[in-house]
Amino acid sequence: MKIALGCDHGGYNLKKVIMEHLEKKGIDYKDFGCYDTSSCDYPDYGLSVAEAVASGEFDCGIIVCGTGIGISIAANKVPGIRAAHVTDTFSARATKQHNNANIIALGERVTGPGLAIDIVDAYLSASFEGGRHQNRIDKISEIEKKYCK
Ligand SMILES: O=C[C@H](O)[C@H](O)[C@H](O)COP(=O)(O)O
Repeated sequence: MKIALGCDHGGYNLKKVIMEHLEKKGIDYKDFGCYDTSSCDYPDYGLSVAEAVASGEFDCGIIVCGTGIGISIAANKVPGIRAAHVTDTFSARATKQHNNANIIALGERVTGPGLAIDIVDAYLSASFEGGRHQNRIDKISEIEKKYCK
């Protein structure tokens, strides 16, 4: 499994915690920045990770900003991306099982490091269930085709 990671300054410290956790678990990742806590713009990093995941080079992405909201909104503008902003383990698991989310977004100013790690583990260990959920994802793709030309 190969994961694309990104953040803005508001998510930099939580991204570091997540990277250390992935390293301990032996999970391969690439960090698309940012690389310190200097003020920067979350759409730049949401875009980099979303493009990396949409290209197929990465299995999924984890993005972090202050709330997790702005960077997920940006990532979701890239066709093929289903970025889920999550703040609890139930949603993290369910968004893989039901939505086949290919990115999760966390907020460093919202979610503490312990819960964030549990969220990452819940997401990474879940599997897409297909079936009725695939029909719904197909409908999301149809919306994308209608508006993303
Ligand atoms: O949704 C946006 C994110 O939470 C940003 O991390 C946040 O807006 C950055 O705010 P500031 O520039 O005040 O640190």
